[in-house]
Order: sequence, then C-alpha cells, then structure tokens
Amino acid sequence: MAEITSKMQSLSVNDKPSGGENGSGAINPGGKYIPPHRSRNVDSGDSSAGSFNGGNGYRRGGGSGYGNGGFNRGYDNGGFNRGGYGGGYGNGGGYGNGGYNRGGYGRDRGDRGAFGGSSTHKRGNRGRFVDGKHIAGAKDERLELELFGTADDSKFQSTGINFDNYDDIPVEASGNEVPEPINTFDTPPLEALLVENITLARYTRPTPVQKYSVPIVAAGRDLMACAQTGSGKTGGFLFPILSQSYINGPAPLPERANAGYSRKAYPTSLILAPTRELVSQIFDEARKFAYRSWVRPCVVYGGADITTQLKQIDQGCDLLVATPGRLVDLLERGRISLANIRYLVLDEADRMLDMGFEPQIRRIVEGEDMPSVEDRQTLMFSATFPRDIQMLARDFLKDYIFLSVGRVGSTSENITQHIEYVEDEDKKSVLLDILSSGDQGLILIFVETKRMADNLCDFLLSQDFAATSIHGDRTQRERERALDTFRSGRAPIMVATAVAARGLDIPNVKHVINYDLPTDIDDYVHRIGRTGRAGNVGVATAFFNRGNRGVARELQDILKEANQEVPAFLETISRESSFGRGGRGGSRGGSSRTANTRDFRRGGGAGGGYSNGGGHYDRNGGYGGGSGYGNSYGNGGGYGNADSNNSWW
Ligand SMILES: Nc1ncnc2c1ncn2[C@@H]1O[C@H](COP(=O)(O)OP(=O)(O)OP(=O)(O)O)[C@@H](O)[C@H]1O
Repeated sequence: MAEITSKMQSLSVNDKPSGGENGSGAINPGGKYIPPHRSRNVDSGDSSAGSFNGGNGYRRGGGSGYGNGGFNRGYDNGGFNRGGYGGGYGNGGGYGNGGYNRGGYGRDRGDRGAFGGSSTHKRGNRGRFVDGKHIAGAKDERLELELFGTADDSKFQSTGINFDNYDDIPVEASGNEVPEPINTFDTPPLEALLVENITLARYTRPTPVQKYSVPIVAAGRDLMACAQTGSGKTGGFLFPILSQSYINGPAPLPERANAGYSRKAYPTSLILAPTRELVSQIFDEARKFAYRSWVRPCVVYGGADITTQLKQIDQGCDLLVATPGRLVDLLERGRISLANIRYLVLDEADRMLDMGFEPQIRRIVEGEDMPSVEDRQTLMFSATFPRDIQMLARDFLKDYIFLSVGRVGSTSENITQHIEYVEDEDKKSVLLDILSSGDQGLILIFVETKRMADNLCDFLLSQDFAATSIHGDRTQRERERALDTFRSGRAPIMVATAVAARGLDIPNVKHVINYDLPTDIDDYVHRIGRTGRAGNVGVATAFFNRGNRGVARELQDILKEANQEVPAFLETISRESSFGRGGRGGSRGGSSRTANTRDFRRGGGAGGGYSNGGGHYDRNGGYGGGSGYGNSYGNGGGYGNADSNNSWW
C-alpha cells in the first residue's frame, strides 16, 4: 500500500507508465492513455485486434491504472464506499480516491424474496377443481399487472423483428407416432384458462418447440427437446403440463397422506433446474401461467432460508420448481412426497450433470417414492444435448420423442457473432474500447473464475462504469441484487461466471462478451444465448487467443452453422490444433461432448459410436475419463454437495 501510494505520488500525467503492475498501458505526451494493444504491433496473424470502434479515445481521460484490482469490494451493497486507494496510479484520471460511488444501484430489491410475491395464491384468485371441472379464480387487476406488466414495460421481454423466422427453422421429431404439431394457441388441446393467461402474456403464436411439445405431452408421451436459446423452451414445458393439469385436476392424495403430524406436500409436477436464478425465473413464469388456476407453484433452492421455503410449501405446493440439492434436503426432512408426480421436467439437464448433481437427480427420480417411468411423464429440455445426457434419458424416459429445432447445439442466427483476436494482457483495454463505444443496452461479460469476476467488476467500477457481478461465491441476496440492478439497467454491465450462462431471460441484453472463452463449446452456445432472444437481435463478441485453441474447431463449426463470418486466424489456429490432435477427433464432428446426431437412438452419426468420440469432457472430476458409455457416470463430487459452491464459478 505504502509502495503504491509513493508510486502514485511520484507519477505525473506525463510520466511513462511504470510497466508491469498496471497492465502496461502507455500515456502519450498529451496525457492521453494509449491502450497496450494499440501501442504494440500485433503480429499474431490477426487483423482484428483493436478493430472495435475505430479508435475511440477513452472518455475517462487519462486512466490507465487497471490491473491493480483487488480493491473495492462491496459494490452494489447500498451506498457505502470502500474505495480505498483505488486503481489509479499511472494516470491523471482522479478516480483513485474512492470518488466514484458504488452505492446507489443495488437497492430496491423489493420483497420478492425467495418466493416472489405470494399474492397469486390469495384465496380469491385461486382456482378450484370441482366435480371434474376446472373453475378459475376471480380476476385480480393488481396481480395481473404484477405478473404480466404492460406492453411497453421494458422489464418484460417483447418479441423481436425476427420472431416469425423461428418458423423457418427445420424441426425434426423422431420416435414412434409423433403427434401433429399445433399452429395456434387457441386450438385444442390447450385448456381455456391457460389460453387466457397466454394472451395476457401477449404471446400471439407458439414457437416451434411449443407447437410440438403441447400435443406430445397431451398424448401422454415423454419428450426430449432441444431448441435454440431464447426460443421458448420454458413455455414448451409449462404450457403442456399446466394445460393437462387444468384438464385432469389434482391427483388424489395417497391414503396415508398427512396422517398424524405429517405435513407433507404432494406436488403433481416437478421441475428440476441447475441454478437458483433459473429456478426462480421458471417459478415466475409458472406464476403467470398458473394465474387463477388450481395449481399453486412453489420454488426451493439452496442458499436461501429453508424455514421460509417450508412455510410456503405448507400453504400448498402443486408444481414444484427446485434445484436438486435443496429438494433432497426437503425429502430427507419428510416435507415433500413425490408419490403424486405426474410430470417430471429436467431443464438444462446437461448442466446439472456438469455440476455434479447426478447422484441427487438419481436419488430423486429413482430412490424416493416417485412413480416409475411408466407411470409418469418425463420431459427433458436444453439447447445442447451431449451424448451422456441422452444416455441418462435411457433410464428416465420411455418411448420418448426426440425433438430438435434446428441443429442440436446450434446458435440462433439472431445473434451476430464476432471473434476477436485479443491477447490476455490486452483484454481490459479492448473491453474498455467496446464499452466506450456507445449506448448498447445491457452488456453481459463472461469470465471463467469468481476471482476474475470480482477483479474485472472492480476494474470497471474504477473506470466509472456502473457494473455489478454475479458468481457462486456471492450470497444469494447479493446475487439477486446483482441481477436486479442489471435487469433494471441501474448497472447496465454485469460480469458473470457460468452461473449466469444458462436459461436466464433478461430483456434488453444487447451484447454478450466472452472475455474468457469457456473450454466447453456448449457453454459458449448457452452464454451467447443470453442475447438475441424471442426473435430480438443481439451481438456476441469473444476474445480469442491461442490459449483457446482447444475450442477453435468447434467455434468455427458453430459460426459456419449460424452463417457467421469466420475470421482467418480462427481457421488457421483450428487447422493447427486439429493437426496437433491427430485429425478431426476432437472436433465437434467427432466430439463425445456434443451430440452431432439428432437423436442418439439412431446410433452412429458423424462422430461414430459413442465410445470413440475422443477427449470426453471433464469438469470437476466429473463424468469424464472414460471411453465408452459404461463408465461415463459414477462421478466424484460427493453426494449432497452440489448445491454448495465448490466450483470455480
Ligand atoms: N410464444 C411466444 N411468443 C412470444 N414470446 C415468447 C413465446 N414463448 C416464449 N416467449 C418469450 O421468449 C423469451 C425466451 O423464452 P425462454 O426463456 O423460454 O427461452 P429458452 O428457449 O428456455 O432459452 P434458454 O435456452 O436460454 O433457456 C422469454 O422472454 C419468453 O417470455
């Protein structure tokens, strides 16, 4: 600290940077900061570095000083400023004294708490199922406004100019006797109240995945559905299970249910998803479409007060949205029975396996009182379906229909993808260039580690950008607050680890930046899918350098599939790395990670049989390691620990 202070004092605006410690930015005689990637001749064969905005200067005047993160925690924690010695030496920018105020944004979380407003379930607006008939509850205008907003409310996603283009995406449905898709919401088999709620949500037409899923579930079939990010998969499972629930009513309680002191809930539908944010979001959607119905949705996830969750469950729980770890906890406490489950949904199942949830999932599905695969309907949804998850399907699904909207694991053409060659030490300055280039709506920046998320967020704050961060080490409250400030635009930049990669539906995310590329190409697909949703357009930029050559080939394939420009350096590096790895084995075509086949049951596919994919994906000592299907599970990760945050993200 003393050393830094003395360095700061000894520097003037015209000083050369001291190098090393501040990321090697340079300051020209006029006091203008020259970012390192400009002041150096880039010779890595990339023509793209620094090409973002035609050379905007930094509007923050002077500031280099990045690279000395680690200061300034406590952003978005409501007003106090721990600026410390902040960033700053080597610049004339004057932010080094804690002068920027990180409070401000980060309040007004309101009272959604763990369960969202529970007013949905006031007696009056709750529906009933009497004598085989669904009787809708009374209307509640205030609640309607809360659930559905108004057409011009930016908090709610509206469809974009390319919404109709979803109809042009080729759909493949394989399996026995695939039912005909519906084309509109007002045709059977959708139940009348659900159609009313869909209208309140201002959905005018079903997306392809919804067109198929509704009749498939109505026909009593199981489903594995793979559709691009942002194309309405949540409705794809909520619509059919709610509609069928409204038509069929609740399952009768088992005879011994709630005998004596037992206070168990007997949900009819169970939706499992990997992260707290995702289950909360699914729950919010379920509240909309369950409005005025007999179905009462509940949500449970780790990291939040279990007593509050139990109280909510006690008030009724017909559709339960849960992370696997917390659900196991509740099962152990004897507060939930799965004996009445008719519909089981696994959303983002591949991520749940990545996170080490497989033991919990197997316990929930096979080791408790859930009806067997023959006596329930099981649905699996994701935008990517690696082969191992298709294998899991063999145990959980029966005679299912495999639905793929577009190619499995492909990205939406609504997202314009840029891959820029950026060396690690240049990333910050290139990022500043992008962020300085104008109003771009919300910007989501992905990094690989929690530490990096903190560092980068601190750095951006030090540069006067209103940023927040989300990662697995932040408390649930902090994570919710971060999401809220981001959603509302009070902090229009969010630095995130993979916790925010899947499923999150945040309107107005215009740009996703992969500051660090993931090592798994499926993660890339999900990350960039936070933009370009519901027919809206978006931009995704990835910083690529030789350290990312492991994904070069797959990235190139993805760009081609989505009709995106493939930079020359990517082709070169991808050729080099394919050569180094002995041909196409590690590529998307032959990878065991992402299924190239549409329906695994059809066998073979471009990559050959499952066991010869090469380089089985491995994370957390997960299910990797083996060739061959037989030993691909059986991961480490210790039973019961997956709700904790042992991971790096
Ligand atoms: N039929 C529809 N009409 C209009 N908007 C829709 C329709 N279905 C879904 N949406 C909207 O599209 C957005 C994306 O939907 P959703 O979150 O279900 O996508 P997803 O396919 O699950 O994406 P991801 O793969 O990222 O999880 C949401 O804001 C949702 O409200």
